[in-house]
Amino acid sequence: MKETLTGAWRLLSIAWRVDWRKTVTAVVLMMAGAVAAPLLAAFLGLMTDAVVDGRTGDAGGYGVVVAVLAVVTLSFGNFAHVAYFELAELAELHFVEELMTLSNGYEGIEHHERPDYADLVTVLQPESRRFPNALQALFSTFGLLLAVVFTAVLLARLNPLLLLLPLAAVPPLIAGRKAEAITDRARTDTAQPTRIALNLFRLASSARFAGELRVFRMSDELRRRHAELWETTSRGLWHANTRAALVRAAGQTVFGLAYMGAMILVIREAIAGHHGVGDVVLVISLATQVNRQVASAVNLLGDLQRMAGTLRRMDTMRGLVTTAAATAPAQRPSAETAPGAGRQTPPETFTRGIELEGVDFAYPGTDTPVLTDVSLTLPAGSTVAVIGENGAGKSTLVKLLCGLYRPSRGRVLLDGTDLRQLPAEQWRERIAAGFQDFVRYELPARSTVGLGDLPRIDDDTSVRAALEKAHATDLIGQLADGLDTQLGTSYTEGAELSGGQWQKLALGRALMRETPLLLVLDEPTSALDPEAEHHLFERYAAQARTLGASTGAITLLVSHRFSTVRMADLIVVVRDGRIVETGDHTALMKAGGLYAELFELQALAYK
Ligand SMILES: Nc1ncnc2c1ncn2[C@@H]1O[C@H](COP(=O)(O)OP(=O)(O)OP(=O)(O)O)[C@@H](O)[C@H]1O
Repeated sequence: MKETLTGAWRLLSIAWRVDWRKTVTAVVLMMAGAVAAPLLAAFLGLMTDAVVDGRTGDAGGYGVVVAVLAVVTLSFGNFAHVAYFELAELAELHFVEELMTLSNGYEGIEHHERPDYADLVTVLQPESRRFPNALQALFSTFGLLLAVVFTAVLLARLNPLLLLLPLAAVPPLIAGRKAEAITDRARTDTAQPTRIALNLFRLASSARFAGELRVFRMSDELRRRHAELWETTSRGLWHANTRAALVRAAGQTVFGLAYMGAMILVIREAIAGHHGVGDVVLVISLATQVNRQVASAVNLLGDLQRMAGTLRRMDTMRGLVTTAAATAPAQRPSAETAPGAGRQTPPETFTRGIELEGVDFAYPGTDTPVLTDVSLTLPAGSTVAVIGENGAGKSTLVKLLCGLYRPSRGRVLLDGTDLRQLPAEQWRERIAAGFQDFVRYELPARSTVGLGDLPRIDDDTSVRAALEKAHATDLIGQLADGLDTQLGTSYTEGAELSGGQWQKLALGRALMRETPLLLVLDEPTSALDPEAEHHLFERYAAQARTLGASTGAITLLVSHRFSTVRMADLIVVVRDGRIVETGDHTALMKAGGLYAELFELQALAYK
């Protein structure tokens, strides 16, 4: 109950913050509408007595009041709905924005690796649509409380024993709370299969994967797995809903018995001449209202409890993100760092470059080391290529350099300063990156590229220059409206691009920043043919050397193509999370190790 009350209070303060005037209007209208109902019963009783006694004038007057109260009962709720509908929309927006902020607000990405975090997002996302129900429940509860007090006073006036009727409303309330707890638990328990089923649905309904699904004839298999998961989820929810319905029915039976008792009591007293016909009408009318009040109290409590659960989950999610932020190695002082060392700013230029000292790394929630004892220097002004087999740890190394994760052990130094001591966002402003799993932003082509440097997002000249560097100027000519072309099939008129075209735009985006200190290109051209990649990188490396000579900027390239890799000043060979060779192409070929072996193999394949 405490959680529901706290949740109701928090919901009220959200509504108040969003728009206090509309909140007050909705509460007042709801309360007026709710109080009108027991008043209507009272005047109905008075009207009946006046009719029985032949007081025509009084009966007419009471009749008018009854009619007005009936209109108030029926219509005030609707006016209140108008007031809280907009409130609910704004509250929902507020909630969804907080969800998005929590997902992206913390500088690391460790929390995204946690299954409990993913489960919370699965449950919270659809729950955000329930704000209108929750606000309606909250405002109706105020009205209901007032109506219950009014009803109780009217009943007590006739016979104090009739007060047992509102009291009998308590068991259905308790049962309703228990029932909601049962279904709430089931929602958490079924979050994982729901999430997996939704992923399968996205897979099966996305144009992007349609071809592969057809070729591998996977549609039936996906459907089967989706159905299996859905069945598991539905079965879990069905069991919970059935149990909840039985618990609710048990509570309502108690009230039903009390209702019957009240009727018998009043009718017997009327027959004995202690009450008039008007009182019988009053009690029948009030008892029906109490019945309705109980039913709606159960529903309202359920809605409020559900919203309280949603707010609790939001707190848990906030806690997970905050804990991740507080306990991430990013925030912990490193053993090698002097205690109390202040945070610093990234260097303007590199003179030494980037050094990794004895770096180990395992992904959050796993014990498997992905990088082990990595010690490496990326000299200022150099072009560095990282090669290695699939899963060797190349992209992980890139993520560590971008500060997306921090080493489990060891240090990453930027011109001698520990990356931990730098505010991550300041370091990221000095990075430009093209990732292997780049995002397909469904925006106008100009913005899709311009995003790489937000202040210049719509600057045609900068966007065209970046595309020129990415060797992608021809692509804009192929789009119906050039840079104005809306991309993505979410839009009716949106253009769908090929994988290579999307990748060219992503590369252009990576090249938007003109003077990054670190440019990371993690297989940014895998969709291009080797020759095109070679020419592109050849041109790019020449520019990078000029930039590197003046600012010490480092270019880091991850590629499986040796024709490109051989151009780098330094080649780093990664195997099973360890650096096994470093040097330039000539030195590594002379050494006759893994690099030379892989180079020969690839050269043979092209002969
Ligand atoms: N988010 C993650 N959570 C847990 N393990 C991960 C995660 N991402 C990668 N790994 C694991 O880390 C190891 C290194 O992955 P990484 O992506 O760095 O390899 P890579 O050398 O870039 O491979 P590729 O050439 O295939 O892109 C792999 O064994 C992979 O399974």
